[in-house]
Amino acid sequence: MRSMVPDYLADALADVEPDTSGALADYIPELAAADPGRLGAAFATVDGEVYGAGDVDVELTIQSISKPFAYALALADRGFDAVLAKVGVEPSGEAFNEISLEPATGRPRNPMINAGAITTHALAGVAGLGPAGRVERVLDGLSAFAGRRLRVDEGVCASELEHAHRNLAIGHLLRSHGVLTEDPDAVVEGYTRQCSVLVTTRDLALMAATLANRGVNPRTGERVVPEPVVRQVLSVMATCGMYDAAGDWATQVGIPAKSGVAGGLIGALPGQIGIATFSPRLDQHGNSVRGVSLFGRFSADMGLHVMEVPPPALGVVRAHTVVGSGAEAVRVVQLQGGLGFAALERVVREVAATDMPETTVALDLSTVYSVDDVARRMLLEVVRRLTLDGHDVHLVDPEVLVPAPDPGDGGRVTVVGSVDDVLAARRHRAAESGAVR
Ligand SMILES: NC(=O)CC[C@H](N)C(=O)O
Repeated sequence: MRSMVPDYLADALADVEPDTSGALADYIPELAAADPGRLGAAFATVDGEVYGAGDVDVELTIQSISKPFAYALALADRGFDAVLAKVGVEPSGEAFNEISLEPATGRPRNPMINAGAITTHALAGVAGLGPAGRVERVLDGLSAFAGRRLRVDEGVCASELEHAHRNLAIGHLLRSHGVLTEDPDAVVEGYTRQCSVLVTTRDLALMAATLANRGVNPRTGERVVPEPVVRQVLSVMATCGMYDAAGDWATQVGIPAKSGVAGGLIGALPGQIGIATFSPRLDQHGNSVRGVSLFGRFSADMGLHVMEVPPPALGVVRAHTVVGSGAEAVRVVQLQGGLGFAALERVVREVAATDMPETTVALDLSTVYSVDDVARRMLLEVVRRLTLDGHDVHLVDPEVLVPAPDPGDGGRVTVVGSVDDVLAARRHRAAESGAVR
């Protein structure tokens, strides 16, 4: 069988292709010379599969799509406190190049607008790194997100620098407020180099997939930034990534996203997929017209809205049975799916409401695929309370989802590989004690 995913992508591109509305960014002369007809889309899964259709291997400059990644690097390099002291996380509801600073502190409102991104660039790398070292750090970091060595388009960079009056003004304003503490011209130049990094739509999808995959590049396996950093970055993308269109985007598309003026657009759906599109004509917000349409379609067709999640908790108790009879009877509670707080709450409620005359209880995880930290703690507390109630508790955990379980104070648990092991042990004990036969 041939996968339908590339066909789906090609169909989606064909649908939006006739839309030639919008205009190329013209404040950077090199971008005004781009081919406006380019169109591409790629999906990268969190296990590293990349699907693409259209111009997915054509290079474009990353522009503002570099902002969330540079923010991630700054957070990883300097820590949350140092970065938050200089750049806020409030949506500005304003255009990307708006001079949007908090009146009291002069702090840029968020890292997705230029004021915040210029400041963020200055926070990449260890403190005291010079302008060149910082650009190196950012280039290395962006490359790690993409999983291949990236380079700067010197032509686009020079073109933007010649017309960077507004960003330079923002830089000097930041310097006057003491948000920047060094030569603002050098910082703006570094930021402009960061924006001029060349990527393909395929690269962008993988960079987004690295965010979707909790900071680990799904192709290279490299952990690029720690998990808490990714959570912070995705939250800021969700609230501020689309500038003054962020609210419409959050409700209608619902995928943490970031756009760039060269026509790129990325979205990262946590745990699922990285998406990228490329089409250079922009709407009045500076977002790619056909990219926005494609994302709307992807979200609707595939249920990719972050607020749309599968109902994990309802089916968590797959079966609740008593196997065997008399002294050999074993109560088996078989769980399934991915276990988090809501799932465990259902398990706790069901176990608490059940009368259990059987001494032996087996909690069967053989059809569970993940147990998060709170679920693990709640599960162990179930074990402890059952022990205190006089039960002999077994954890059926063939995949070792709960390594070295320690139910704590008064709790005891026997880990086995299958329910059959529990039954065999029970029979053995029943025979030994002479209770049966
Ligand atoms: N929205 C964007 O992509 C803007 C990036 C561009 N380099 C700028 O700073 O103006």
